[in-house]
Amino acid sequence: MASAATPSPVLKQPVRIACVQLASGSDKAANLARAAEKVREAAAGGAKIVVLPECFNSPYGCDHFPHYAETLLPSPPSAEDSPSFHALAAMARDNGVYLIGGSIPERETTLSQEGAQPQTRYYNTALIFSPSGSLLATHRKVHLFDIDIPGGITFRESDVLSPGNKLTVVDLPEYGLVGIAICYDVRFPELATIAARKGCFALVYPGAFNLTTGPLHWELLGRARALDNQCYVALCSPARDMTEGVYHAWGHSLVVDPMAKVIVQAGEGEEVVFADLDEQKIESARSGIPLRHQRRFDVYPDVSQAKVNTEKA
Ligand SMILES: NC(=O)CCC(=O)C(=O)O
Repeated sequence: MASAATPSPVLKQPVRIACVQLASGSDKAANLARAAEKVREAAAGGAKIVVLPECFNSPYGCDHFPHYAETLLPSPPSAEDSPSFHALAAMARDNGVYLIGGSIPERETTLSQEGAQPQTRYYNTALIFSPSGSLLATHRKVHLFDIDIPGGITFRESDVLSPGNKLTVVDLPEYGLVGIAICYDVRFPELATIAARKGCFALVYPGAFNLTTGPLHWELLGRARALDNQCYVALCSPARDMTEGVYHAWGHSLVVDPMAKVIVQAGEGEEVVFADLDEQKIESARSGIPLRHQRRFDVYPDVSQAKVNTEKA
């Protein structure tokens, strides 16, 4: 029985996770069909948690978001309003896996005041499904990707998208808690630290880094979040396609262990990568380097104790 000296496990039993580094293009129906094929392959390889990339159902770009956006509310949305919602639910159910369904552009239309013009907002939204195909959670990207690196890349998601305003921690009952965020969110350690201190065994980020920042920061950020929090981290990218569009994804989907060692890393093309996660790895990282008992909340505040918004989006 767990005592103060024996912390209760954050990962209840070993589990295999797969990141599907998907090649998607401009045909949404083809992207959904390809994702279904690859989720099947991941499940056949023994994965019980499967991750898809950011914006897996569309090309990634501000010009594309409104065109590919789907309405998710009211829940469950109709197949016409959100083919991706229904396709993801079926992928999870048909394969009996937890599906962290990358992200899709989401459209939300609201009437702010009686008689006012409807207002449409777009979000970059992850949908997480249970093995029975029910929606467990949604995460709207909190930190929008607005950067300007001369000679490198300029991108302004905020020209089109609105930010989400909550932290997302999902309970997978057989395994434990997982923190979900999207791509640029990985640069903000607070989000990760709060999720980890709420008891997550893994932090999962569907992402789509680019050819300027990818080589410098992608693996570094994955390893940094694992190192800070002594838990598993998974980053899942689209495959790189130099023939389509103007945004070329870095690829290199990876899973990092709680000692910040890369367990597996994809190349640039379409690929499914697998990693086996277990509690022992988390516990040995935490007992060997006992950060959890060494924090100095008399010197700095405990961000995980601050009022955190975990309400449904
Ligand atoms: N889709 C994104 O949020 C890209 C983030 C990125 O490339 C970065 O450097 O950060």
